[in-house]
Amino acid sequence: MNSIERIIHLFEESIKAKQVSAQSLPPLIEAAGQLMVHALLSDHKILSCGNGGSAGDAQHFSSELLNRFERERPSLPAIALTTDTSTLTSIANDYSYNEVFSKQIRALGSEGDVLLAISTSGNSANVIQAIQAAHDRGMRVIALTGKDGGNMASLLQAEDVEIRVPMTSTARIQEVHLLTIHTLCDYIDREIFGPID
Ligand SMILES: O=C(CO)[C@@H](O)[C@H](O)[C@H](O)[C@H](O)COP(=O)(O)O
Ligand SMILES: [Zn+2]
Repeated sequence: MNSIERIIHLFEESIKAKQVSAQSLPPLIEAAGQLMVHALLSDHKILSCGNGGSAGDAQHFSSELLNRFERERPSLPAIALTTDTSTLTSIANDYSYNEVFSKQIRALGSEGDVLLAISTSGNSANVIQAIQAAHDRGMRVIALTGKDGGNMASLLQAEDVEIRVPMTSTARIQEVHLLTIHTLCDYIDREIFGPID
């Protein structure tokens, strides 16, 4: 396979990942959107976290709520827990990297808030501890996962929602996570501010 063929192959794999996900994820995305809309309409906020590419996804989501998605509308409350390097490095240095999100949630999370927890493996220890802290604070959790859902899947409670991408490649799972985040933003805007099409 030459490099052009390889690039085309990756495009095709990404398209396939989205086609397979379209078979099972829409009702779960709708349920997650309903949780988020209920929280936002009740004056609550959405916290988000993840590592690596998923940290980028967590920030991507919060910026679309805080600033805008595809239309003019008021700002919506969201906090990415991945951005404050002083807080992240001091928690990791003084305690453990596994606590970088959970310690923030214990300070910033309130009952009725929602945690968007993103991990392609479902096994990142700091995301797992974030879910435990969110439950302790009376928050609901929306988990974006992949593979077999990892340890995160078994931690979720009945009112939580897991959106598990049925793929094994981390990159393909991340590509579907980003589409899922955009569909959630679209759902939130349409439910709160009305359809525009
Ligand atoms: O973006 C990528 C790979 O595509 C990496 O940065 C990836 O996010 C990192 O290896 C993460 O630490 C993986 O964590 P997780 O998805 O298993 O929770
Ligand atoms: Zn990546």
